[in-house]
Amino acid sequence: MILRTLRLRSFRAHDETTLELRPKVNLLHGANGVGKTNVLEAIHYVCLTKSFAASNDRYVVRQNAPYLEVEGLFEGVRSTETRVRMVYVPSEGKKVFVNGAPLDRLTEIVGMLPVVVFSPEDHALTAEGPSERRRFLNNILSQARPVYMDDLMKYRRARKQRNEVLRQYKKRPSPPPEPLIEPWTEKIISIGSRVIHRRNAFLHTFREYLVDAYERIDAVAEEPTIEYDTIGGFADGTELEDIEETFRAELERKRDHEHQRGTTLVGPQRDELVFRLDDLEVRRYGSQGQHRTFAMALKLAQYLYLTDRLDTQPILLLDDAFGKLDARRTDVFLELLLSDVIGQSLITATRRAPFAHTIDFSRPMHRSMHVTRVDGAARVTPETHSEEGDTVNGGASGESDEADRQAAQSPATETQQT
Ligand SMILES: Nc1ncnc2c1ncn2[C@@H]1O[C@H](COP(=O)(O)OP(=O)(O)OP(=O)(O)O)[C@@H](O)[C@H]1O
Repeated sequence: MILRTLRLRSFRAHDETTLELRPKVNLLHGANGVGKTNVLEAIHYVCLTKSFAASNDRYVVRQNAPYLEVEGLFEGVRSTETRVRMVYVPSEGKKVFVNGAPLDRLTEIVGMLPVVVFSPEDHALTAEGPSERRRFLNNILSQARPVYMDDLMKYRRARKQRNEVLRQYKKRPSPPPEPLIEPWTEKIISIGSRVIHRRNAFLHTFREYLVDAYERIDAVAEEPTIEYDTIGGFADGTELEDIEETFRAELERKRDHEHQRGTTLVGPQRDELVFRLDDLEVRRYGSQGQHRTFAMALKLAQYLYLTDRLDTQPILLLDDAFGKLDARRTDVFLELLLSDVIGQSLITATRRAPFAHTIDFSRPMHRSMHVTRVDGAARVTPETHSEEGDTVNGGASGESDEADRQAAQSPATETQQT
C-alpha cells in the first residue's frame, strides 16, 4: 500500500500542507520542533483514527482553529485509488469519509490502511509497565482482525459496568447480589476468554516472526521469546472452553477480594508479556543495547506479520528512530528500508546527511523534504536533485545544508531530539 498524497489542515504546527510522497523512502528533515513528527502523526490519524502521541484529540487541532482535517490518497488498498478524509471538530467528534462516503463506525477503517510506527518511545515496550505491552498487542491484533477490536471494546464496556456494581457494594457487608452482578460476570467471561484465546493463538505465530526479525537486526542473536502471562498460564492451542472454565474459577476464587477492592481483578486487562533473550528477562536484566534491539525486533516483527496477514505492506513511520542507533544497526536498518522487505517509509530526522550517504534521493522512488517554519506555520519543501545527486532547489537546499552544518557543530542537537 502506498500513500501518494497527504493533505493536512490546521493540524498542530501545520496550517495547510500538501505532500506528494514516493513509494519507498521519504525523508522529512529539519530543526527540532518545526513539525516533522506532526506529519507522521497525521498519517497515523487517517489510518487508525488516532494519534500515536497525544491522548487528547483537542491538543492536535491547531491553536485557535475550529477543526482539523487530514486527507490521504492511497494506492493498492482496493483495486482503485482510495481517498480517505478525516475531520475532527472538538464539539462534534471525528468523522471518516472513504471516497466521499461517511463511515458509520470509525473503527471500520482500522486494518484497511495498516501502519507501523518506530519511535523513541518504543523503549517503554521492554522497559516499562505491562500496559505498554498490552497496547502493542492490541495494536497488532486490531489491525490484523477487526473482530478482535470489537471484542476488546465490548469487554471494556462490560467490565466498566461490572466495576460500577462492585464499587457500589464495596463498603457494604456482603458482596453484590447475584442478579445484579451475574449478567456482567457472564459477559466478561465469554468476551474476555475470546480476547485471551486470540492473544494466545496470535503469540504462538508471532514468536516465529520475532525470531526472524531479531536475526535480521542482530546476527549474533540470542533466541528471543515471549511468554504470555495470563490467568491460568495457558499452553499453545488451549481451547476457548478451557479458558472460560479457568476464568470462571478464578473469579470465584477472588470473589471476596473483589468485594473488598470494589473492582474486577481477573481478566485480560491484567495480562502481561514477558520478553526473554535465551533465559534472561529483558525488562530486568537487559543491557541498553539489548532493550533497543528487542524493541526494534518487536516492531519489525509487527511489520512482517501484518504484511503476511493483510497481504499488503504497511506504511512504516520512523520518528527520529535513528537518533540512538549505533552505526551498524543504522546500516542494517537503512538496507532493510531499501530492500523488498519494507514498502513505503517516512523518516523524520534533524539532519539529511546521514541518509544521503546511503539513499539516492535523486531516484524517483525516494524523496527528501525539508521542514521549516514560515510565519509560525510548518512548511514542507520537497528537494529536487541534480544528476550528481546534489540538492538544487532554491532556499530549501541552502537552509537544509545550514541545518546539517549547525547540527554537526552542536552535539546537543543529537542528544536533545531523543
Ligand atoms: N495544537 C497545536 N497548534 C499549534 N502548534 C502546535 C500544536 N501542537 C503542537 N504544536 C507545535 O508543533 C511543534 C512540534 O512539532 P513536531 O513534534 O512535529 O516537531 P519535530 O519537527 O518532529 O521536532 P523534533 O525534531 O524536536 O522531534 C511544536 O513547535 C509545537 O509548538
